[in-house]
Amino acid sequence: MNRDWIATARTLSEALPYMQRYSGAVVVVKFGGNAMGDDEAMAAFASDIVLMKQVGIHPVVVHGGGPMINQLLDKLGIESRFVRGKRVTTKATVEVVEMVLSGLVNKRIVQAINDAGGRAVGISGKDDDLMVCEADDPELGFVGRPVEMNVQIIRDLYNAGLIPVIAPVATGMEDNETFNVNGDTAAGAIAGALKADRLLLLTDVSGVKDANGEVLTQMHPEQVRAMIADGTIAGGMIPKTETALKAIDEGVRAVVILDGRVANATLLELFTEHGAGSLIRTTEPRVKPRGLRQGDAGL
Ligand SMILES: Nc1ncnc2c1ncn2[C@@H]1O[C@H](COP(=O)(O)OP(=O)(O)O)[C@@H](O)[C@H]1O
Ligand SMILES: CC(=O)N[C@@H](CCC(=O)OP(=O)(O)O)C(=O)O
Repeated sequence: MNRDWIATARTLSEALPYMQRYSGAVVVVKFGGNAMGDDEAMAAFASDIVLMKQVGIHPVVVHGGGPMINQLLDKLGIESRFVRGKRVTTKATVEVVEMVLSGLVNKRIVQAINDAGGRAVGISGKDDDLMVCEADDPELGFVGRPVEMNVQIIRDLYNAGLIPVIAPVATGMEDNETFNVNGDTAAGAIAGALKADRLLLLTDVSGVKDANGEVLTQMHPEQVRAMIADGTIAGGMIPKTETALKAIDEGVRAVVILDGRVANATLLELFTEHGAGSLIRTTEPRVKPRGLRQGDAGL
């Protein structure tokens, strides 16, 4: 198991109070396709999730897999295009999306967590009607917007000592449709319905950057809104930060956008004083030396 980061007494002594504070906390982790990397990176992610579980956190993994969907669509000669960060999804596309997300990607993560000593169970938004969707926008085809969440299945799994790993594929309200849901959207809806203590959005940048390219370690939702409006937040960061704002409105305590390719990213965020990436929450940021973030008393 990869515990290099707590190999020094100093880091362990820093980590322990945070581990105790987070015991019993629900932490939803969105693992994006771009953050997944090779088998070694996958194994490192998995052992971080297992460590969280061992210290009493309830980790809930929601994954993406956009690049893996692209690969199979390419092989099959099915074209895909994105509108405002979401894949235009035809009937043929949604079949590939479900095969790749619920099959290949979901089971790869489940296997990695089990290999790391955890007990992972892979499901999708279809299982126990976890996430029921409506069409998001007629232009996007079978892209779903979650309208009804039934998260008891997740609580049942984590209370039984299991780690839920969730593919963002969902059922429609009628006609047995299958919907493709953006991974960030699904993670936000799940975190919101669980009123999670943290939603960690793992991506391929170190956080939300200001106009000078500096990562902002703490942000208020108002600041995020202003940065979307003035164009500082652009591209794929728009749906990500919008997901964060919605999740906070729904009762998630804080959302963190961080680089999933960095070793032990999730542990650094949860168990060190300075954290990792950009933390978005309503509570006013307290003044700290540049680059440091105040530990959150009582989360
Ligand atoms: N202000 C910003 N701060 C950080 N990244 C930004 C910002 N504005 C736009 N981006 C872009 O958003 C991207 C992250 O979104 P995306 O590629 O969709 O992530 P993922 O595939 O992990 O879901 C970054 O790689 C970066 O190019
Ligand atoms: C509607 C929509 O765009 N769905 C995404 C689902 C996967 C995803 O979100 O993957 P990443 O997190 O790796 O980007 C897609 O089809 O690519």
